[in-house]
Parts: sequence; structure tokens; C-alpha cells
Amino acid sequence: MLAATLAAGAAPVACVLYGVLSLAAGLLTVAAAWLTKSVLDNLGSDAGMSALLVPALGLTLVGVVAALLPHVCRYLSAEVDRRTALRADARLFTKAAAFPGLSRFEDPDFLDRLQLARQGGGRVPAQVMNAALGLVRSAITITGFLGSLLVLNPVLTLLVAAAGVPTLCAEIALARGRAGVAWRVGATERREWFYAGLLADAEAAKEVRLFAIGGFLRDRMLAERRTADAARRAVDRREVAVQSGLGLLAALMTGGSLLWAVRETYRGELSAGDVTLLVAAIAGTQSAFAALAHEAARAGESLMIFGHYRYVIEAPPDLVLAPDPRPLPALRRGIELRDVWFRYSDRHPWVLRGVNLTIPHGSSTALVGLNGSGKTTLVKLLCRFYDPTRGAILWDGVDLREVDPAALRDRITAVFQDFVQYDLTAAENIALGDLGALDDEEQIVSAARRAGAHDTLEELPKGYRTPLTRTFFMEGDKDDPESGVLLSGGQSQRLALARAFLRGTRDLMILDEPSARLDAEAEYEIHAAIARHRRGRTSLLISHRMGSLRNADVIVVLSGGRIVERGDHARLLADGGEYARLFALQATGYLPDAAGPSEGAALTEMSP
Ligand SMILES: Nc1ncnc2c1ncn2[C@@H]1O[C@H](COP(=O)(O)OP(=O)(O)OP(=O)(O)O)[C@@H](O)[C@H]1O
Repeated sequence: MLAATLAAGAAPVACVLYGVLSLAAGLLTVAAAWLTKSVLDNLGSDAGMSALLVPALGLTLVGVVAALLPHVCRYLSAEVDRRTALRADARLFTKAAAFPGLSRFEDPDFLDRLQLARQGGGRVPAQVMNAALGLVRSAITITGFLGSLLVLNPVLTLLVAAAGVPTLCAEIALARGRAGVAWRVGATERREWFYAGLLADAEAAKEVRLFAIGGFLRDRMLAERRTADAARRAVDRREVAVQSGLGLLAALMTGGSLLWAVRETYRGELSAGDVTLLVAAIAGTQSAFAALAHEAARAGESLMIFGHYRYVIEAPPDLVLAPDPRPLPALRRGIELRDVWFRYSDRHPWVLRGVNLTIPHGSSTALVGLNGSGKTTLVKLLCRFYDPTRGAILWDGVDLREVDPAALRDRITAVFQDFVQYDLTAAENIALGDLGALDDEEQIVSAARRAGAHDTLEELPKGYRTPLTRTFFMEGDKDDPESGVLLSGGQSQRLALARAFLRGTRDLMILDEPSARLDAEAEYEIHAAIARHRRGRTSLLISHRMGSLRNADVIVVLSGGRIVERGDHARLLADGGEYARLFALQATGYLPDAAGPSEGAALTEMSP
């Protein structure tokens, strides 16, 4: 139903025209058979020229229509397909972008279905419609021919109809096998694409070469392909056997009927026209049965893929959204995490264990802790990519569960640890922080200046309009695909920072490792810029570079999902706890006569 609605909504006129014409095509072969019989019967009779001319003209007309119809139908079908695919893809990608949280994108079953929906979803509504029309068309042809046969010989009609049943059943069983194999090899194929993708990926190219894993990845790719091929081969063999059997049956059927017809003609019971009609009816019915089965199978296969499309389109939001969300005014007092517990699912361990933390309005809070202690997870909860498993996060006393996630995010700016650099121009990379500034060069340049990226960007071949990619080029650069550049890790990080600065007046600024890839000088400059930017603003800074945190109003130490210390730099140093230990450890590395870290110390750094 959804498929039909999509197709009819996307291309109503083309759909109706295509429907009418392709059903008419079902009658053409029957009409041609009858007209041929009529011409032949009148050839030897003395009914006069007009009795011969009318069916002959009819036959010519049918021939003309039959010659044109496939081309018109093909165009209409392609048009329905294009328009429906556009609408279906628009719905699919609108839906994919509209999931408020992240958990759908971490659910393998959902990702599998999304992948299938992406591959075939857009084309599927038109395929379902095509298959349905094909079914009706074949049914019309079968009815027409069986009706014609009935006039000649009821027993033969029964025989032909009965002979169609095994064809139908066998073809449906074969199609089921094909659809089953398509589903079974789906995961195998995706693994094959994954390995193939790695072998052709610019980012992976360095490691693939250095670690010499090209052969290893290729072998895995080919092994997946062989598995899929073996499954398909088995189905193909079964098809050859069954189809050959069906072909034999059809040939025997046609031969037997022909012998009967010859005998009847000899006895004067049938005319030459009757024999032509009989042969056409038998052949037509058999091929219409095969087409019917094929279309039924195609419809089944398309519907199966459409099932995944539908699953994605109809999937409920991955967060429980308030039916009547509360407005979220500008932050005035602060954000409070009240006894927040969180784990990624029931099967995962607790990441946050009863965190109580207030981020006061207008102050800077720093979060420090070993790898895996839960810092980024806490940031994700603040952006409401997930809801706390227990406890609550309050924005000026309002539970984040009661507000619209989009309204919340509109009040936040962030540089994520795993920020993205887009295959777009430098200016667009910055403007994505606030699409309203897409054409506002002044704002873009100002954000870049604050992030210390301006000089680099200005010197690029096309300045801010330079594509930041070597694998993809923009419409405007298609004649000069060499103009793209790749930025260094640190330069990309400055760009991400510029993007965050562009949304600068937001209520909360989150900086998760904003200087991890910067050199010492850049780090110093950037932290000075961040400090200027954060002054008087509410911010949360995460960094493993302890020196960059010391000016924060409050420093919070997270360990094993719990807050174990909090205070300003001086107080935490004086306390001599975890913060003081980490600070001293890092400071030692900068002393002129310090020994390098022991292996044990390096390992401590990696585990919570
Ligand atoms: N999407 C996820 N699904 C399941 N577990 C996750 C997910 N993301 C993070 N984790 C787990 O949660 C724990 C905390 O991860 P998190 O990224 O919050 O740590 P972190 O303190 O930011 O670490 P780092 O300093 O390395 O960035 C880790 O054990 C990690 O394996």
C-alpha cells in the first residue's frame, strides 16, 4: 500500500498512463491471435473482400500498437521509477537524519536494514508497481487465451490450464529460493564491500601499504565473494534443472496439441485459422503463466526489500520524545547532572555511576580522567544523543527529557573528539556550524581567524573556496580536479574549532580534546583563543593536556564513571589526589633532566 501511495503520489499521470497501457498490452497478443485466425478463415471463403480487409487492418493496427507500446511503456516505467525513487529516497534520508539519538546507528540489525533500504528502497516502490501490473497483464493474457481455447475445445483448455499450474508453482518456488539467497548472502556481500572499500579507500591507503595488509584484505574479500557465489550457484543449478523440466513439459504439450489439431483439421473439424489460434493460445498461455510466476516472484522479492525500507521509515524515534515539549529559554543558572547513571545497553557495563555535577552559567568547567573514564559519554548525554539510564540532567531545572532535542542542540556548540572534516570547500566546512552564515564571508573569516586557521586557508590555491579533498571534486571544479587539497591533522582541528566558533553565541560550549592534534605553539595560541572565547560563557572542556585546564573555574576528575575530585587547579594540587598525580606525571616530562616514562607508566595511561 505504501509502495502504491508513493508511486501514485510521485507521478500520478505517468502511473495511470503506464497502468492503462501496460494492461492493454496484455490483450494485444490475444487480439492478434484472433485477428490472424479471422484472416486465415476468410482467405479461403467467399465472404468478400471487406471480410478479409477488416481483420487485416485490425491486425495491422495491433502490429503498430504492439511495436510502439513497449517503448512508450518503457519510458513511462522509467519516469515512474525516477520520480518514485526520488520521493522514496527523500523520505528515507529525511527519516535517517531525523532520529534524535545515536543508538539506531549503533544497532547492527537496524544498520543492515538501512543499508538494504538505501540500496534498493528508492527503486522498490516502482518495482512493486511494475510487478503488480505485470501480474495483472499476464492474468489478462491467460484469461483471453483460455477463453479462446474454450471456444475450440474445452478439454484442451483444461489441459493447458493444468499444465500452467506446475509452471506457476515451480517458478514461485524458484523465486523464493532466489529471494532467500539474496537475504542470506546480504551480510556476506556487505563484508565483501567493506574489504573492497578498504582497498580503495584513501584514508586506509597508508596503513594498507605500510602494514602490507593489501593481500590479506583482498583474500578476505574474495573469500566472501566465493561464499556468496557458491550460494548463488546452487540456486542457479536448481533453476536450470527445473526450467529444463518445464521447457520439456511445454514442448510436449505444444507437440501433442498440434498432433491433435492436425488430426481434427484432417477430419474437417478445425479450420486453418483454428489451428493458428490453438498454437498461439498454447504458446501464449504457457509464456503468460511463466511471466505470471516471474512477476509474482519479483513482487515478492521487491516487497521483501521494501519491508526493510518500511521498517526504517516507520521506526519510532530512538529517544522518548515529550509529546508537548517545554520551551528551552537561554541558560540563566546552570546545568545540573543529578545522580546520572548510564550504560549503552542492558548488555553493556555501566559507564557513568551516579554522577552529580553542576556546570554553572557563565563559568568554565574542565573534565579530566583516564581513557575510558566516561568523559565523552557525559558530553553525549549533555547533547541528548542518549538519555540517562537513571537520574536526570536539568537545564535551569528543566529535565532534558522534556525538551525538544533540536531546541537543546540549537543552544550548544561543540568540537567533538572525533570531529568530521567534510569533502567540501574550506568555507563550507566552517559554515556548516551555522548554515545561516553560508554566504557570509565576513563571519566565516572571523571564525577562522579566532581558530588560527585564517592564514592557512587564505594561502590555499583557491583560498576559502578550495575543496578540502583529493578524492572528490565539486561541480565548479570538475575541469580542474587537481585543485583540492588535504589539510594536516592540526589544520583540520582548527577548522573544526572555527566551525564551533561560528555558532559562538550559543549557551554552552563543549570542547572535547580540541587541541589533541596541535603543535605546542598552536596549542598555546588556541587555548588562549578558547579562553578569550569562553570568558563569561558556560563551557565544558575536556583535555588530556593538563596545562590547558588549569585556568578553568572548576576542574572535575572522573574515574571509572564517578566524580572523584573537584575544585580549582590550586586546590586540587594541594589535595594531592588523582589530579595532582596526573599533573605531576605530565609536568615531569617537560623537566630538562626528567627520565622518560617507564613502560608501566605508559600502560597506566591507557587503562581506566
Ligand atoms: N557507543 C558505545 N557503545 C558501547 N560502549 C561505548 C560506546 N561509546 C563508548 N563506550 C564505552 O564507554 C566507556 C567510556 O567511553 P568514553 O568515550 O566516554 O571515554 P572517555 O573518557 O571519553 O575516553 P577517552 O579519554 O579515551 O576519550 C568506554 O569503556 C567505551 O568502550
